[in-house]
Amino acid sequence: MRIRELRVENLRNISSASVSLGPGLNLFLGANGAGKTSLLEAAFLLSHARSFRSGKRESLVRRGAESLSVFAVVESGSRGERRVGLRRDADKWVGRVDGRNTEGLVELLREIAVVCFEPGSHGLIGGPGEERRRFLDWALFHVEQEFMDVARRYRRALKQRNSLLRRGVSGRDLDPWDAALADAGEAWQAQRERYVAAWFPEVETLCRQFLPELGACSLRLSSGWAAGARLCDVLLERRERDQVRGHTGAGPHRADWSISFQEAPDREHLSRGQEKLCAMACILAQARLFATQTGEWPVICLDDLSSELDAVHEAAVLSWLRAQGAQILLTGTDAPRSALPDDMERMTFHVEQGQFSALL
Ligand SMILES: Nc1ncnc2c1ncn2[C@@H]1O[C@H](COP(=O)(O)OP(=O)(O)OP(=O)(O)O)[C@@H](O)[C@H]1O
Repeated sequence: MRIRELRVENLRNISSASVSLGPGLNLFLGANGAGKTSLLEAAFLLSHARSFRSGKRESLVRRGAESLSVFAVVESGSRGERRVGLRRDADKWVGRVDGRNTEGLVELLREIAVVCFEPGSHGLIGGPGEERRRFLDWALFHVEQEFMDVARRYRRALKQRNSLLRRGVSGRDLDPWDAALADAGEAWQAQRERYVAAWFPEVETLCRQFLPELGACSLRLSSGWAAGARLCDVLLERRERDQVRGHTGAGPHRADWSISFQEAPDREHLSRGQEKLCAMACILAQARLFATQTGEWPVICLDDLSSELDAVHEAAVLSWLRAQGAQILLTGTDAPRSALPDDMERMTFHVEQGQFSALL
């Protein structure tokens, strides 16, 4: 999959920009604050309906503007050419596919896949569990047909159960919601288990390349409730505790995963740079598995790679990427320190004050 054209209006310091992208490496170079990350944010927004940067969504809209919009022409081997867009007006996101508004954003999000490594990506390893759950679920959304149905059923049952708990309802009145929650919750966990069983071997391969000094790595996926127990039994057993707290304390909304290494058994044993490389391995492994499972590489965004990794690791990442067929959007204040392989098709753009000009 590749983005042929990306148009952005009123996103951060970009008032209006249109960029024709190449199929291989697209290099965006410019000073601090020029608007490089904002362009990656625009691409990511089409695929996730949120930014990878934390903060209020309103801060994405250029100061003084009413709304923002992002539009892309996306080419994919299986679906041909699609014109996709996302617009934020007041409090509402509106998606567009091939010239018409979509009902909700699901239809849009299915059309484009973008993964991103950026300065906050180490949070995938060392940050809160929510980021790690979202990471898995983004992939499930694309590869598991039942994912949306299962997740919707689960969230509806969770909302109902929590509201009953807060109103002091107990006993048999909770039964139907416990049953619905357990049913969807077990299904969700089974999807996550299937996914990590395919994804983790890819992570291992990349960790061997990027972090050989740490030895073998292993993955722990926790479901969000006691290992080996049935979720329905756990919900029943926790009712009183949940009532006191006013919310449900077990289930896939509490799931998490972690990666540990022979030479770094705890997360705290990793340096910040090693955390970043581990996050890079997780993200690139996800991209590669996506390509295997769907037949299309997602677009890969790498923000400020040279400041995130040392020259040796930067070269290792770029050389791995060269061997794949993905479109890459790479930003930096300067060109990568490692010489880019001659056979890597590339385009370079100069970025200044939210304007993008292709360098010939
Ligand atoms: N809502 C907004 N309205 C207008 N300008 C904004 C808004 N939010 C952020 N900016 C500005 O947008 C500019 C672009 O930021 P961006 O993070 O894209 O820069 P960058 O080129 O990636 O820089 P760096 O190399 O420092 O990471 C910054 O100058 C920032 O102050």
